[in-house]
Amino acid sequence: MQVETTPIAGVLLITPRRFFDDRGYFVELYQEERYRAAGVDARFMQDNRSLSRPVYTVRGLHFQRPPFAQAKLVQVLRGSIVDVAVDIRHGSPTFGRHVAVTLSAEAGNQLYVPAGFAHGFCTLEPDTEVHYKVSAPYSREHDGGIHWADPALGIDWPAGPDRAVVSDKDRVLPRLADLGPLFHYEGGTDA
Ligand SMILES: Cc1cn([C@H]2C[C@H](O)[C@@H](COP(=O)(O)OP(=O)(O)O[C@H]3O[C@@H](C)C(=O)[C@@H](O)[C@H]3O)O2)c(=O)[nH]c1=O
Repeated sequence: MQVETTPIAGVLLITPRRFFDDRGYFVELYQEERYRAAGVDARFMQDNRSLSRPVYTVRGLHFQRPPFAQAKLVQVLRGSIVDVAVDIRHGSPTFGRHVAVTLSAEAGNQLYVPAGFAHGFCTLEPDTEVHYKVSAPYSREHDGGIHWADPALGIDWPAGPDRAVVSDKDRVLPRLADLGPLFHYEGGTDA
């Protein structure tokens, strides 16, 4: 598999190896030992899948507060997205900065987002399906988020506010500056 670092330490772009033959291909989407060696140091305990019917659906930017903080391994099963991870670890040298990458079913690439990041995506095609592994179970009480269009983040989303399709919950999320210090940087990634 191919593992690329990004401008934010700990956030990784991974392309697992596909074995092609006359039938199509086979690919391992996760393999604990190999992924751990590559820097995916989370223990995953839940798998999620979402379908977004309209193009330019924006989901995010989401996180869960400790002790239910989640690292995520994100990939696309159908269609394509711009996937975004924002560093919200106070004291981090990259606090407030983000990584944005295009993930697609065709490329089969994955983004590893450690705990301490807000995560979201914008779909680039109708009927896009996203799959992600998470390192802590869902907890509604620990669910939090940042408004996707918070200008302080400077994210170049493919869709502006006129075209983005956003949930009622996400439409009223606060800005990063209005959040308290939820995560503290400890010199590495804290999955
Ligand atoms: C995330 C999640 C939601 N749900 C339920 C709660 C709600 O009734 C329904 C839809 O939830 P949401 O609107 O929060 O779904 P969604 O907006 O797709 O939330 C997801 O967005 C992406 C960007 C992430 O990074 C994920 O961690 C998650 O926050 O599904 C679960 O039961 N388990 C889960 O793990």
